[in-house]
Amino acid sequence: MSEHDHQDHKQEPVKKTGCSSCEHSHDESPLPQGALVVASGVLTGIGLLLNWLHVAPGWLATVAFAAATLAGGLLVFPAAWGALKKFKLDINVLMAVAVTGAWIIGEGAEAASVVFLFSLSELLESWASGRARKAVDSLLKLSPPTALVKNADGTEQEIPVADVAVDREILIRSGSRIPLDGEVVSGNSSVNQAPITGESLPVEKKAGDPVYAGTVNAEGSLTVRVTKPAAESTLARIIQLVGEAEENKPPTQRFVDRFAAIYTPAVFVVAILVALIPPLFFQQPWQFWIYRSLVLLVISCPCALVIATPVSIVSGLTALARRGVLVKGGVHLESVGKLRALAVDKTGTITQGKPQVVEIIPIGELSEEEVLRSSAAINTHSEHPLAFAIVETARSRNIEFAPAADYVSVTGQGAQATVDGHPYFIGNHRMAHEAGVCTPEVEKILATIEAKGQSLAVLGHLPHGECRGRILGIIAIADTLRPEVVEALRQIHKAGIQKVIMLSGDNQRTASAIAKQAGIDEAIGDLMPDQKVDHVRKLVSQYTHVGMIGDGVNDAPALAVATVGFAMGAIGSDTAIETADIALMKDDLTRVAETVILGRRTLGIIRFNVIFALAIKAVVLTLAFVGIAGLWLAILADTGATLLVILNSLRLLAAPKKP
Ligand SMILES: Nc1ncnc2c1ncn2[C@@H]1O[C@H](COP(=O)(O)OP(=O)(O)OP(=O)(O)O)[C@@H](O)[C@H]1O
Ligand SMILES: [Zn+2]
Repeated sequence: MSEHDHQDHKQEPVKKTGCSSCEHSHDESPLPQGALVVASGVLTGIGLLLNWLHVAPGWLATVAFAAATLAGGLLVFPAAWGALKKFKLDINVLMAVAVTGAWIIGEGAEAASVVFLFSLSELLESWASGRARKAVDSLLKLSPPTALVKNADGTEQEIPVADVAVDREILIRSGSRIPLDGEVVSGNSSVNQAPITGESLPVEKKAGDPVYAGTVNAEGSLTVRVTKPAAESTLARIIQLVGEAEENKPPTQRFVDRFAAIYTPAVFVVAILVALIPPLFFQQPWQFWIYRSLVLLVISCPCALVIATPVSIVSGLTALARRGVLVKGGVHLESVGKLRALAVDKTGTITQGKPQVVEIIPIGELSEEEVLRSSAAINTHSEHPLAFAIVETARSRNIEFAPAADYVSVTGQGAQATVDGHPYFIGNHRMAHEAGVCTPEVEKILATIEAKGQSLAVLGHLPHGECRGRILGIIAIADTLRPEVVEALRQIHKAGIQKVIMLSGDNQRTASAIAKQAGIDEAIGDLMPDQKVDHVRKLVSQYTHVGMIGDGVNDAPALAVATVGFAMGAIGSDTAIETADIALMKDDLTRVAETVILGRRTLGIIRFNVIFALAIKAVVLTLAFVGIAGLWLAILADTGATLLVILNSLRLLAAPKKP
């Protein structure tokens, strides 16, 4: 799928085309749908029994069938009328015509059966989608309606969450659910975040840690400062996105919609021709051909086909939401099932993103402390993870430094600034070259650091005036692999991803060394941020379906050009949830493998459902056409197919299987 397509899906407005058939408004009728279906079924049964036993006068059975038709018809006729008023021929119109016709030709038993079985299949469908939706609701509508707010005078007061202002302090008792997103002010406790992240182990919380609405506090009590209004909590965002996800239709659904839009009117035309042509032109009996025409109408209901996709998608989305994987649309679930290549970011995705200084190598007469002092002075201005590591180390060694002047960052390379009146740079190998100060001696040291998979920062004097500039020191910085990476990559490969490619701004040798440790097929280093985007584009043109995993913040553009963008650790970052197609609430790469597997299963189930529904329909239509199948058998086949399709889809609700 090209980038273009991808954007299309995102912006495509929700449209309901053609045979919105089986999804008409069930709630319009005053009686509950279930009761009507049961009544219709029982009455049909009574009628059939009376007919069979011959114990009562024949008209009694007819009354039973009429009552059954009425009960089921309360669900069908109003919906049919609604469609007709909008000049639409949907499945309800189809059924209404068929039932009326069946009565006209004196087939009360079959009219009653048709109504009953049709309303039953609709009931099954709304039950199935309701069930899947309820699973999401119960999962997400977790946060309590009120919060215990601390007043200035030390008293506590229970007020609705919607009325709690940001920055108020709330009290979380042990064993209670956290009502709002916030930051722990005091107290220690462990919190079960499974409702949002899907992680089974509780997470320890102390002062300064974030907590999320809907998660469950365990043994300790916490005082929490509210950081977001109730309507903007992470949970609220998830609920909103899951709601929108269902409207983001996958390609198979659009195929089915298009198909149904042509199919239903076509069936009407054929039915009319079948009823009219033989009697008018070939002196055939009217009753016989009208009956066949009705059979055709009834059995053409594409119920199973129409629900083939939505029930599977909802089930798949729900199963993943339970595991802390937020998929923002059926379209992404289907695409993830097609992924063939995966691009990954290095820092924070493959490594933990907490680099540590492991070695300081002075070049020349400076001491380690002096190298660290100047490096920290420049990097105290920087947000780069490597910069943090350097500043942190200087602090921990009690090295005093003043922030450098004239700081300029150089994208993808490092930074320059003035320390003690001299222009300095700190950055990668390329930066040393651009300053014209690299030496073979330095390169030898750099190569050994890189071979170990460590990142590096070169500190140097920039040439200025008389001074020719030179390298003053090298800092080696290591970031450990995430603990689950090797196993996760094994699973990702096993799930059918042919190639995993790491894209990194770090130098090629370091990137390759890390990729090798992690079990990644290929590493591309020395990339500027916009080159990462180009690379993802290239991969898309090569593999068509390409996923990209990143933190969702620094690599938002690369995530956007991938077929499916995954953001890791989205729980703490609204931007990540926003930019990704799939947000992994927990920082856990194995979730990616699970998502791919579930995407594949969903795709497989949808394909099976669609083909199965079409095949059954074709067989029954043929049988009816040659006169073998009557109304009865046809309707039974349709209900059976619908039921099978639903059950098949609901299998996805079970936890994703390990590869
Ligand atoms: N503030 C800095 N201090 C020291 N070195 C830096 C700094 N900024 C960048 N560098 C150097 O430039 C290289 C590339 O940086 P860049 O930010 O493009 O990639 P990265 O984010 O470190 O890696 P990745 O893309 O794999 O996450 C770093 O590996 C480092 O050697
Ligand atoms: Zn060099």
